[in-house]
Amino acid sequence: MSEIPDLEARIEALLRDNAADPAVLALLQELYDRYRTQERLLDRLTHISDRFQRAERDRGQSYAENYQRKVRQIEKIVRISDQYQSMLRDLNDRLHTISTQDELTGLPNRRFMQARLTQEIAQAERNGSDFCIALADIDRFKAINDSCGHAAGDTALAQVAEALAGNLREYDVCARWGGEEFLMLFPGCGGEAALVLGERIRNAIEADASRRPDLPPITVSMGLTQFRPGENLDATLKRADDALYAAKAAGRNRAVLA
Ligand SMILES: Nc1nc2c(ncn2[C@@H]2O[C@H](COP(=O)(O)OP(=O)(O)OP(=O)(O)O)[C@@H](O)[C@H]2O)c(=O)[nH]1
Repeated sequence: MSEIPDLEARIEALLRDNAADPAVLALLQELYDRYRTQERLLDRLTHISDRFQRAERDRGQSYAENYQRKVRQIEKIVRISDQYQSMLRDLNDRLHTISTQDELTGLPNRRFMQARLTQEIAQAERNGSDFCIALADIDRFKAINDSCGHAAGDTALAQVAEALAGNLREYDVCARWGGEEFLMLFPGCGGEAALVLGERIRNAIEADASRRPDLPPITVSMGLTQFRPGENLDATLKRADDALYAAKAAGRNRAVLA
């Protein structure tokens, strides 16, 4: 390669000095000019090719950067969507809890129990299975509120709820039905067995409250009844309510089976 500039120098010198035959010189000049033109052309092509390669490399890099940016954006969107979904799940859980649970006692609320009883009736009608309900009402609760204060009344309600829930069988359900009333469901249970269960629960409530020095004595009255096939929920509830009334009328702190 190093010989070419030397050859060029010699040809240029020859052309400059006009030392050779003019015809040969003219041909040489023409050849030399062509050579120089080709060389410039080659230079330009090389230059264009370099620029093209650089542009391609730059474009490749910006594609890669763009791709990475998009991947990061998508990852961020996925993270946000995950957080949003888990927030929605929590909200849903919370909504479900609020709509089915009593805030003060933590027991299922009236709405939950009504739905549960409707299910139980459907099942009893289908299978001929037995179930009983028990309506429990705290005795002279107004007096507890009046003498000890509303907050103590709330504590008494929570205490009764705990004693109720703690003395049920696994498949029994107890809900706060209203103010100082609780409704229990004993699936697969006939009237006599329910009465034994009710008495056990009633005694447990009295015993538990007596162990609380911060609470006045607490007792409950209870009305129980067995579901009768063909009747609706209101009829069963009415019978339990009547039995509760009878328990109150008979002196309270007792369970009556309708
Ligand atoms: N602290 C408190 N009191 C409540 C709540 N819900 C209802 N009560 C009260 O419960 C009392 C119920 O009183 P009554 O219906 O007269 O019945 P009672 O005093 O229990 O008498 P008997 O049922 O006849 O034994 C009322 O004073 C209500 O204000 C509650 O969530 N918290």
